[in-house]
Amino acid sequence: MGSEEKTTPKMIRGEAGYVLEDVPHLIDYLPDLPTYPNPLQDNPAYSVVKQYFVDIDDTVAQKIVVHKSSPRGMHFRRAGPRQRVYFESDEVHACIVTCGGLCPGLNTVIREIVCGLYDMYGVHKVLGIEGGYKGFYSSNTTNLTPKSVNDIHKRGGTILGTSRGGHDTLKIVDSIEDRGINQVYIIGGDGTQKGASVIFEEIQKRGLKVAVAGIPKTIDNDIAVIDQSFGFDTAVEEAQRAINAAHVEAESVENGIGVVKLMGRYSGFIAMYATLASRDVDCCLIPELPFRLEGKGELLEFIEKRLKENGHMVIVVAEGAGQVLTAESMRSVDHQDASGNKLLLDVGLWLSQKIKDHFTRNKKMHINLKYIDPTYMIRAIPSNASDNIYCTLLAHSAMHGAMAGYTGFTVGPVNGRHAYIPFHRITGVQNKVVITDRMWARLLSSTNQPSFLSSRDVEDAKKEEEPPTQQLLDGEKEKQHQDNPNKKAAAA
Ligand SMILES: Nc1ncnc2c1ncn2[C@@H]1O[C@H](COP(=O)(O)OP(=O)(O)OP(=O)(O)O)[C@@H](O)[C@H]1O
Ligand SMILES: O=P(O)(O)OC[C@H]1O[C@](O)(CO)[C@@H](O)[C@@H]1O
Ligand SMILES: [Mg+2]
Repeated sequence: MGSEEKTTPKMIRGEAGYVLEDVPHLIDYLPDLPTYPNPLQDNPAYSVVKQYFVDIDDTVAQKIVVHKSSPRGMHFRRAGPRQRVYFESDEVHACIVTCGGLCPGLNTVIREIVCGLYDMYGVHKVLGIEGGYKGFYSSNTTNLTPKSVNDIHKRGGTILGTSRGGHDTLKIVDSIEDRGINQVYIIGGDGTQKGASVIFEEIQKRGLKVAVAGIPKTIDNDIAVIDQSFGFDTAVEEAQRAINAAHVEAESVENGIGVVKLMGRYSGFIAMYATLASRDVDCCLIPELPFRLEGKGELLEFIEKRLKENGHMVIVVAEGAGQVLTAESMRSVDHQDASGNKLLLDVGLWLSQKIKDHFTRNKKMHINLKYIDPTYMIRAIPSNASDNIYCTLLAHSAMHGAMAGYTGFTVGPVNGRHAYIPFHRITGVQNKVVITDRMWARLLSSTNQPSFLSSRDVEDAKKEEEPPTQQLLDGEKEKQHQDNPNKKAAAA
């Protein structure tokens, strides 16, 4: 691994409690770099746009629900094209890499970086690194041109390939240096962004004029600070097909139960949104929700009750739900993948078996259970229309930031406005569904399932929450925010 040194956060304070958490810039360690006029000013498509360039002082507020007396709070630098850039077009040698699991929209982001660099900035050298991080030092590379990427947004997956594990910082930065790469676009989840952060630290340590831009990706929608991750909308939409199938199967037979397992290793956003969108779901189980099988008011009793009332039911379960229960009954060993992520036990199969055992044992009613596991089908598809547009904006924001000399940043919408966010803000915490929040309450009222929470569970969950309207001011309090981030579901 590379340098352990961490760049100190760039905090800029203003009036009335205004704080800007800025991202690094190449001139922080290469102060004499020359600048050039942005070639976009001569681009026929953009030159007519009034105020196309972002004002140097534009920032985006992290919190937009405020009180009269609230301090202005934390802000991020607004993404977008700047009047002056730090690279000449023919000087740029960019590369793109995709890491971690698949997600709808990966190819769109690749396409839009390539086409954007070509069309807007006149950059003609863009290299695709194949097979994730380890591709920097052990795989082939491919030259990317607008022609070679023209149709790729219509395909699922990533044309570059991806992988878990294999992040060797020194070898990666050696490869960047040897190839003369000076803009690195890294698309991936929390693990990938941690990797991007150490690559940036090493590049800075070596004093290289190389901009590192992260584009956050995760199907689970568990990346902090940003409004939503790309591909999530597509995944929720695709999940409807599985839920519909489960519903049709369940309502066509006597005491039919449809169980659908959806992705969500540590957070249940896909399951929660797919459930809310469908309205056919009777029960949604997510990693954040402690539930038990046996006992008064617990899951098996609820299933029995719902079957008696309706004659059928649909259960959506996120893959990370009930892992404690599953591990107990399967006496599991703790396995990890190449990136160090916990490998989960199949909660869908386990739950289906437990339900069948319960009804066989009790001989109260004969049930008909169908288990549907569309896990990979919801992420191995092309992105839908709204994700395609979103991916375009992410790619453009990353490209404008790198051209403007910003580095060590990731991009994403914060309250609807795209911003440059320091890596540590999204790698330090993972977003989770807050089960004492209004969004989960909406789900409970839609499914009419029990909360499965004891008063102790409610107290514990509330303790983890930040007071809803409190605006945090100084560094200490901001740290507290990172430990207890205000969850995105609450925003609605
Ligand atoms: N702490 C870390 N430091 C450096 N590299 C890391 C770190 N964590 C993960 N990586 C690297 O990032 C890459 C992707 O990580 P991982 O497999 O965890 O997926 P991810 O980016 O979190 O995406 P997702 O979990 O959404 O599929 C891997 O190559 C892994 O080696
Ligand atoms: O089988 P793979 O490729 O490791 O990916 C599975 C994991 O990737 C994710 O989609 C994202 O982290 C998880 O929800 C899921 O557990
Ligand atoms: Mg991850």
